[in-house]
Amino acid sequence: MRILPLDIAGAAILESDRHGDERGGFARWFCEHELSAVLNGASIRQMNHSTSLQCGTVRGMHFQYAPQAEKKIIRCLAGRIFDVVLDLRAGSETFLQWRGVELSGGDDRALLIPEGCAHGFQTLSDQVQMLYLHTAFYAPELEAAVAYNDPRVQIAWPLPITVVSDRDRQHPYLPVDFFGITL
Ligand SMILES: Cc1cn([C@H]2C[C@H](O)[C@@H](COP(=O)(O)OP(=O)(O)O[C@H]3O[C@H](C)C(=O)[C@H](O)[C@H]3O)O2)c(=O)[nH]c1=O
Repeated sequence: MRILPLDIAGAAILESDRHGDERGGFARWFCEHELSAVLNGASIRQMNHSTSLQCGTVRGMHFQYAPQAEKKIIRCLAGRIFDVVLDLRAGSETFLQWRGVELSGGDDRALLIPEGCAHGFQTLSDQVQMLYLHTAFYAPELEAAVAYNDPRVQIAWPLPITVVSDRDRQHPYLPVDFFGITL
């Protein structure tokens, strides 16, 4: 696996080689040893799957507070998405900056989201399927989110937004005195 760091500390694109033969193909999508440099001892605790039916759907921007702050490895299984990592870490050089990466089913690429960063995506096609690996257990009491349209962040979603959950519509904007989260 190749680790291609983004300029948000701890965020990276993870690329796998696919071995092809007359039957089809094979690729390793996760290896605790090969990813040890970015996992820093964290283990995968949960794996989730989502489906999004309509192009233009936005999910996010979600994160969990410590002590259940989590790394996520985000992979698109079907369709295409614009995947976004948003730095919420107090004192970070890229505080409140976001980066977007296009992922698609079969591209053998994933986005690594570090602790202290929020994650979200917009679907660029219908019928998107996503796979999420989490290094912490789901903790609703420590779950939080930044509004996908927060004016302090100004994420440039590529397409007109079509579908957002009621919950994601109701996240408050960041207060002016929000200086970041600590891990
Ligand atoms: C994460 C999680 C959620 N849930 C429940 C909570 C809701 O009732 C329902 C859907 O959850 P949510 O609306 O948070 O799902 P998404 O908006 O697709 O969030 C997902 O996509 C965004 C972009 C992310 O980054 C999240 O980590 C990921 O969970 O499943 C569970 O029961 N267990 C879980 O581990």
